[in-house]
Amino acid sequence: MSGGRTEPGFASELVEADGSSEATARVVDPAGTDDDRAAEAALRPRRLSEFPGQPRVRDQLGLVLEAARRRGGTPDHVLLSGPPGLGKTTLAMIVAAELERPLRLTSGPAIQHAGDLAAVLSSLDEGEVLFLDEIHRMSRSAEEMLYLAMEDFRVDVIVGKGPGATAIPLELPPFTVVGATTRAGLLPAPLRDRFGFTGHLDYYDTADLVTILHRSARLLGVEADDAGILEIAGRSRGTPRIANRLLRRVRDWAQVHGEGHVDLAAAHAALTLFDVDDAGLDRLDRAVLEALCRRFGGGPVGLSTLAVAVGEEADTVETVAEPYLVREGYIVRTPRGRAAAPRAWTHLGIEPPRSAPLQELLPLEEPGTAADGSGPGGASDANGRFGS
Ligand SMILES: Nc1ncnc2c1ncn2[C@@H]1O[C@H](COP(=O)(O)OP(=O)(O)OP(=O)(O)O)[C@@H](O)[C@H]1O
Repeated sequence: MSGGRTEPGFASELVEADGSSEATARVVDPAGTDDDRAAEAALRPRRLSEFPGQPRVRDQLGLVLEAARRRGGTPDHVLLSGPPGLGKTTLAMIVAAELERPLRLTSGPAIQHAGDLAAVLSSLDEGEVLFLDEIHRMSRSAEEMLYLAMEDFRVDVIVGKGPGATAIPLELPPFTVVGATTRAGLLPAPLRDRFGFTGHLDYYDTADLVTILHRSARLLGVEADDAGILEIAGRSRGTPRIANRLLRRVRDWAQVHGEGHVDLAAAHAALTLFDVDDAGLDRLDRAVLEALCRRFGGGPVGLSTLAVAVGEEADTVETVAEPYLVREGYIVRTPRGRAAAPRAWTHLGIEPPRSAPLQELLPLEEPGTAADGSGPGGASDANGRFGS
């Protein structure tokens, strides 16, 4: 998925789970590319008061930070979970800005040995905010060191090897960890328990995306009207990163073919050019639905058969297209394969066959376990509710 992270302080590349080129090329990929990172830096809200959406997390986090500020101490450690592109990194930066403390950024994949973490921890200054992105991807030995450091502000540095090895305790100044994860379920309970505040980020509604897009257009110096912005918001899959990326493509179109204004016509033309339909589905999403409904009569059909039908790897279909299609109730995963839900037929504008025996099928998994880490509520609408 994403390539190297260009933000200062990232010690290593973040590697996408699927690694497919199709995924990297998608304009609706929720994961960030290098291009996004460069453009996003300028669009990030800097303070909580500028952060639209996620009102619950924003208000709760605001309280935790304000209380710590008044006490003159460090706040509890903060865990932010949720799918990619919803603002976890942005909020981590905001935490440091609100506390007026420096921010240190690193990520789970960069911390493969306890020694890597010890090096980071022992160089922290008092009150510093340590952002650990993809915290679920840290090694077990580093996790264990982190528990102790978060709870007691201490690390045990092991000197020597074998039976003669000794642990020398090293006191650390108080600091705040902000952990981010797309897969909160993968975090071991002892690590999760060390976070005094946990915020789960949900997909944004259209009104919040409209606010975000108006702000981004202003920062990009692009004139944008309400209808154009609304059109982009509606196709952004609830994800600010995708919204900002689509805005940049519409801006490009408007600069080349129009007067430079982001309006309804420009949004429509640009997003058609980039194959994003009015529900935010792209070519791969639609190919999966077409194959499922037209070739396999709505399914159920096995993942690998479906993947062959759309000319993709099974892994790409499963990790790139499926999470959103399941979350939005287009398809259902069942023990016998993938099946089309009523929304798939409606979206394609075709009648489901009367014989589709889908009512008997049970969903394969509980809602919220999709590969994008989408939270509860997504797939549940699709579960078992088939057309009769
Ligand atoms: N609430 C928001 N308001 C305005 N812009 C936002 C908001 N949330 C996210 N963004 C924009 O989306 C981009 C992606 O956000 P961010 O990098 O914080 O997501 P993330 O959840 O950390 O993603 P990942 O899991 O891939 O690291 C940011 O650059 C920012 O411009």
